[in-house]
Amino acid sequence: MAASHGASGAAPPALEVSGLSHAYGPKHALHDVSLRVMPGEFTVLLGPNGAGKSTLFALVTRLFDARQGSIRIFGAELRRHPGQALAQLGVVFQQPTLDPDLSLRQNLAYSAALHGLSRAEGRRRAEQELARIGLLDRAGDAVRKLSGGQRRRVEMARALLTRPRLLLMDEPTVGLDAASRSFLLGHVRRLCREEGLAVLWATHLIDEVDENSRLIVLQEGRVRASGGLRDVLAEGGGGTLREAFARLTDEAWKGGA
Ligand SMILES: Nc1ncnc2c1ncn2[C@@H]1O[C@H](COP(=O)(O)OP(=O)(O)OP(=O)(O)O)[C@@H](O)[C@H]1O
Repeated sequence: MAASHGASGAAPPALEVSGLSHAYGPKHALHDVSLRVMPGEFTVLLGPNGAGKSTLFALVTRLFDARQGSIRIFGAELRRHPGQALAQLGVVFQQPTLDPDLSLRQNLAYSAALHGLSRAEGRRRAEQELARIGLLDRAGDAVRKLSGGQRRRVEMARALLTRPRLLLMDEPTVGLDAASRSFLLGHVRRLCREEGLAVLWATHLIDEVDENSRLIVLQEGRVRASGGLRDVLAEGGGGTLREAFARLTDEAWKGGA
């Protein structure tokens, strides 16, 4: 059996990472990281620059092979069943990857074809996703004519073409204005709530956490706290999230804890 449903028979986590470590030569980027994202959950992976967020994403997308630890996507172990695991995954990378000279429709059609969708199905899904992000009327425009926020929305539409059940978003709001950030966050949270999408949203921005978010605080490649907002506040010694986060990511405080 490729997918494990656990002894209880309950649905498996969308993402389950256990004991994951990774080093770039002598530089340890992740140390024994374990975390879970359940279906329908919006989970914020909160960490400062260099915490290891992009490294974690590179391992989950199999850009790098995980030598220590395991990664399961809806129960499918990534190393043993990569096709089954990755078929459920969508990704929005930190660096923009749309072709600015192609139209929105062409960018999406290209991606749909690469994923083996028929031309008609690719077109149907592209229109559906563009409508959901309010950009169907711009489908024929070259991407270079769009604002940064609109381009991010198109990347998200492209990631959803294959109907993933788990979406990874790596610092998707960097460089966006407040209105664009809020649109993107609202859209993603709605997909979690209404369609059961599981999202792991990497950021260093505390104000992207709301009271319903699940949180994983990563610092220097280690999980410092995880759970609901209350759990993380408690683990961080109380006060505001900003105060708790500052303590959780402060070596001296953690060392004395
Ligand atoms: N190719 C690499 N070679 C050597 N060290 C690397 C490499 N990529 C990342 N690192 C180091 O690994 C650690 C984790 O980096 P990573 O990019 O995963 O963090 P991040 O949380 O995504 O940071 P950022 O928000 O700056 O992208 C950092 O100390 C970084 O300098």
